[in-house]
Amino acid sequence: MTKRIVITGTDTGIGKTVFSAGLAGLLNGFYWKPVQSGLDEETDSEVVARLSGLPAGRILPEVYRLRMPLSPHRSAEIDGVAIEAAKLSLPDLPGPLIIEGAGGLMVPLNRQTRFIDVFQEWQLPVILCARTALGTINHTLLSIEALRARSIPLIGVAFIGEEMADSQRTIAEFGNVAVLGRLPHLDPLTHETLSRAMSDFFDLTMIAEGCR
Ligand SMILES: Nc1ncnc2c1ncn2[C@@H]1O[C@H](COP(=O)(O)OP(=O)(O)OP(=O)(O)O)[C@@H](O)[C@H]1O
Ligand SMILES: C[C@H](N)[C@H](N)CCCCCC(=O)O
Ligand SMILES: [Mg+2]
Repeated sequence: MTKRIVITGTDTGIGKTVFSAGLAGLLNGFYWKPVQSGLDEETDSEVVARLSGLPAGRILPEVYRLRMPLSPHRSAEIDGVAIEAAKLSLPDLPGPLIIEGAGGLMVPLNRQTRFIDVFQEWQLPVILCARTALGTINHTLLSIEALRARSIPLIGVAFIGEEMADSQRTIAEFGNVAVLGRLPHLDPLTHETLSRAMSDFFDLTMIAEGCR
């Protein structure tokens, strides 16, 4: 069966797409952003196509493409679309699939369903992306608690940003969670710098074991 990994985060704009591009590239896999809100800027799928080094066919089409860069439930309402969780059915593919949510776990798809409800239904292993900057201890521990309360398998935390040794340690200890690595701020951010940083700073074996 296809290995599928859900990439979620403690918030929007913390680097899930950049991490997903790096991981999908490293695994030579596929990428899927089922719900994209915001179409005026480069979409997450376009970013992954640019940064992952994967051929275009490895980026699956979104199920919902919503115009406004808002929470999907609101963006859908503005577009006059009803997001149906049942339409987000998992594709079967001949390689690992990286699935990115939008924002954090409690982000609504409609007035009844949030991303975390869909993840609970899927029961796929999750990687939680978390910033290293101040504020992360609270956001990350809350997200871990929410995942565990729903028995959603958590592979571990992927930190993004400059090293904050004590925050990272505190999350690992209080969260009783594996730390998969830390992606530093990359300048320039290119396919080359990203794939190098992913191999240097992440332990693929740990990720592979977590999604067995
Ligand atoms: N490691 C990094 N080095 C440099 N820039 C980064 C890095 N990670 C993220 N960024 C930048 O930070 C911004 C937000 O990152 P990204 O789009 O990956 O966030 P996201 O968590 O996927 O957000 P969303 O909830 O909208 O999907 C982007 O401009 C991205 O290029
Ligand atoms: C538009 C943005 N870039 C994301 N795709 C959606 C983020 C939703 C966040 C909702 C919230 O937590 O308030
Ligand atoms: Mg993203």
